[in-house]
Amino acid sequence: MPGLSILQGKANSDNRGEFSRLFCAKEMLTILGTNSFAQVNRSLSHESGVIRGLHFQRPPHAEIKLVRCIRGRVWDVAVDLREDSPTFLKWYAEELSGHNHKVMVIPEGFAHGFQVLDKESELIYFHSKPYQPFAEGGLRYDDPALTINWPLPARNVSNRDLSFPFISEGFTGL
Ligand SMILES: Cc1cn([C@H]2C[C@H](O)[C@@H](COP(=O)(O)OP(=O)(O)O[C@H]3O[C@@H](C)C(=O)[C@@H](O)[C@H]3O)O2)c(=O)[nH]c1=O
Repeated sequence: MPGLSILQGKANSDNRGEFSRLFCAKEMLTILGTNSFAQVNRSLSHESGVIRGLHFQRPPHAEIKLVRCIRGRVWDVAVDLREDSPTFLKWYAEELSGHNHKVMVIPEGFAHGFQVLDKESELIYFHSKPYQPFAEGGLRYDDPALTINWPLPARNVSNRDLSFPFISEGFTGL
């Protein structure tokens, strides 16, 4: 999908453990054309099957998100909500884990969510814009217009995530 990418991080390991780079301003400028990030957030989920999402911020607060799993495993999903995109309403998923060091780079105009595959999974997100509760929006994880093939039965979806509307006919994206 245009603008969506997976970066392959790497860990230097020896008999003490591992060292890995989470962010490099110079690399980000080359890859994304920006290295300006407003927030770094952490998320911990206790149970496998938990789904969080699908979340986005409306313009002008739309944000780029870099998502990395630092412990456990998640199935990370990005949904293209850019009306003029050839992949409008299509989704892409990738397994991110504390071992594979992959980073999902999600451009503006996408919704994001994930399902936890291993208990006690932890994510780190880099956000290009600050959190703006009034600009938040979401889609249902089980929206029939998206038919996302979540790997596990859904567990412990938040009330907020269950309150998002299903996509209606004439939905024009973000
Ligand atoms: C997203 C966010 C939430 N909060 C607050 C709001 C709320 O009281 C509490 C928990 O937020 P939530 O229930 O929205 O947490 P969660 O459902 O984990 O939300 C996250 O889901 C994934 C899929 C994403 O893509 C993230 O950007 C984020 O939206 O934290 C912040 O203070 N800053 C933030 O950046």
